[in-house]
Amino acid sequence: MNTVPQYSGELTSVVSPQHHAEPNGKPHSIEIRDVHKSFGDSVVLAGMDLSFADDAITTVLGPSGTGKSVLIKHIVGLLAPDSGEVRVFGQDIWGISEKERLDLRKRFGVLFQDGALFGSLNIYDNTAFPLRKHTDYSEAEISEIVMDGLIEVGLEQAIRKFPSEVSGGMRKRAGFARALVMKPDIVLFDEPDSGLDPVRTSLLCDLIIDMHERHKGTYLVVTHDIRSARKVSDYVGLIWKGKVVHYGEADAAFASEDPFVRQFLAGDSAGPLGMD
Ligand SMILES: Nc1ncnc2c1ncn2[C@@H]1O[C@H](COP(=O)(O)OP(=O)(O)OP(=O)(O)O)[C@@H](O)[C@H]1O
Repeated sequence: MNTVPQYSGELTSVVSPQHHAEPNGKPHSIEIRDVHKSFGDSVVLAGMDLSFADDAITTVLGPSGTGKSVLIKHIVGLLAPDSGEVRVFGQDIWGISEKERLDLRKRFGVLFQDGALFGSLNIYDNTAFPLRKHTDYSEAEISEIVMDGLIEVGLEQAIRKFPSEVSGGMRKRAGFARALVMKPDIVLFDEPDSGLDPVRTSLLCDLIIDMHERHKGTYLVVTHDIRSARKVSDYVGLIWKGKVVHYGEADAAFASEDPFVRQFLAGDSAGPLGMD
C-alpha cells in the first residue's frame, strides 16, 4: 500500500489540531478532524486536521495532487471520509440524514475551477438556476436578486450571452455571482485563478475581497497560486501529502522563518520540499 511519505524535517510551524471554539463560544463553521481518505491503495488525506476561521478568508495552498480538491469535496459532502469527522456548523455531516446534509449544502456557495456553468443556459439563467431550484421566489424576485448579483460582478452587459461566448474571467465572475445568490454562509473557491492571466487573476482576487467585505461569511480559497494567496488571505493553511503542515494568520505565514513554510510560500526549488 502506498502510504503518504512524511516531511522529514522539523515541522516547527505545525498548528494542529485547531478544534477550539471561536471566542464567542460558537464552533467553527468548518472543522476537519483527523480525516483519512484513500482511493484504493493511494492515501490522499492522511489525518487532516483543520478548522476554518469564521468570517475570514482562508487560503489552502498545496502542490498539485496533494488533496485540495478532495478536501473541498469532503466539506460539501460529495465525498465521505474513511475515518474522522467533517463538521459544518457543529454537525458531523456524515452523522446526519441525507436530507439534513442536502439542507446544509444550501448554505454553501461553490465556485468550481471553470465556473461550472451550464453551457445551454445564458449567464442570467445560469445565475438564476439555484434560486429556481431551491426557492419558490417569483420571477420578479429572482430577477432582482440575479441582476443585483450580476451588477456586483460587472456582468450586467453580458446577461444574454452563453458561457461559450464570454472569456474565462467572465465565466468565473458568473460562477461567483451564481455561488452567492443563495446568500451562503460559506463560500468555497476551487482554484479560482486557474486558466487566468496575472491581471485577470488579480482582478478576481480584488472581487473576492470586495464581495467578502460586503457579504461576510467564511471563505475558503484553494489554490497553488502564491500571489493570489498573498493578496486575499486572512489565514493560510498549507497542505502537503494529505496533511495540514501549517495553519495560521497570513501575515505571520508569509513572514515565517520555518524552512518548509518559506520554501512553500516563496515557491523555491531549494529547501526541504522535494518532488516525491
Ligand atoms: N474520485 C477519485 N478516485 C480516485 N482517485 C482520486 C479521486 N479524486 C481524487 N483522486 C486522487 O487524489 C489525489 C489528490 O487529488 P486532488 O484533485 O485533491 O489534488 P489537488 O491538490 O486538488 O491537485 P491540483 O492542484 O492539481 O488540482 C490525486 O492523486 C487524484 O488522482
